[in-house]
Amino acid sequence: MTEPYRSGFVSFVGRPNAGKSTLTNALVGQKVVITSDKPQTTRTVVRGIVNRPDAQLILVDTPGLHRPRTLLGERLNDLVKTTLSEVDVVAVCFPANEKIGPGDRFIVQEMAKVRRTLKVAVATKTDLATPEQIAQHLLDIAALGDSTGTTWQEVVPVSAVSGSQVELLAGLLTAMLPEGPQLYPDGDLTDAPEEILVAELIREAALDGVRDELPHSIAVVVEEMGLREDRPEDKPLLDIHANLYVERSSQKGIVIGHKGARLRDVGSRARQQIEALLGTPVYLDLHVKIAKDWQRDPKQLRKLGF
Ligand SMILES: Nc1nc2c(ncn2[C@@H]2O[C@H](COP(=O)(O)OP(=O)(O)OP(=O)(O)O)[C@@H](O)[C@H]2O)c(=O)[nH]1
Repeated sequence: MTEPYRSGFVSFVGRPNAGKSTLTNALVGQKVVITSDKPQTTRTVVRGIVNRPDAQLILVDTPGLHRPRTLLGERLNDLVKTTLSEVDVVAVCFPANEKIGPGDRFIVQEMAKVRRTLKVAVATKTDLATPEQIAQHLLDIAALGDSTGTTWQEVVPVSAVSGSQVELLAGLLTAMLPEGPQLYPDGDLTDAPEEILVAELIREAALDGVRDELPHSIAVVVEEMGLREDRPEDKPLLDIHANLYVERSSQKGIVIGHKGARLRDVGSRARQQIEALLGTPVYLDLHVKIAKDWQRDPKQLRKLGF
């Protein structure tokens, strides 16, 4: 007898920088979610889709779960909790090169409130830890499960960077999904609007190399995106007009750089990433604007898509 086809939703959670986005990309096999060495850069719920002969896994990448600090933080946490109650499996990521801490405990406690959803523990970044560290890490994860009343269906060590155990994880997650039809057409890797992916790539380029106080203050909105008219068919050009919002004029200076050098560099790196994603040459028109204290202003948050 052949196995039934399965489909469903899996959400990766974990503290900032736990490796959720990188693992999503490794499972999907293509870059669909931005990654960054700065914590909490993922704001949009972007889904990666893993197409297998026996299943379709839809990965929902959630922002780092954390205690609310600003209005933005509260919205993120609402988003995270709603997401968790709607998925079939939640996979909690614990980086193997770092000790389990209060942040991890907070997340597992929050998750324990979402009873219906199956829970899996993933020890990420195993390429950065020794076998002894990994063994201890797995014991610590089991103990955290016990002390919070969480049943781990599986505890899986993986490295998204070396690829070790990524396939195994995909198989284990598949087995936990309900029987169901294919939910997205073949070849779809994500259902996020292209504008959102493009905005995230620009934000990623803008965050690269900036100091720690900036990341929360940057938002990117793609105002217009379309193929330029009057181009020969074999030489298309995609015009993208985007605004990069900061909160203060001092930040505007940082982003733009001396004589505009930094902004030019951000634009050119973002353009290359967008071209790689969409497969079309791109003309990127990028402007920096100030939206004063946008993180604390509900009206501005809505305008910026939160
Ligand atoms: N060596 C190694 N580095 C990894 C691995 N997975 C992720 N990283 C790195 O860890 C950092 C954080 O990874 P992300 O995937 O952005 O983490 P995240 O959990 O999505 O982060 P937030 O969006 O802040 O919640 C990046 O610099 C990654 O390159 C891994 O398996 N091995």
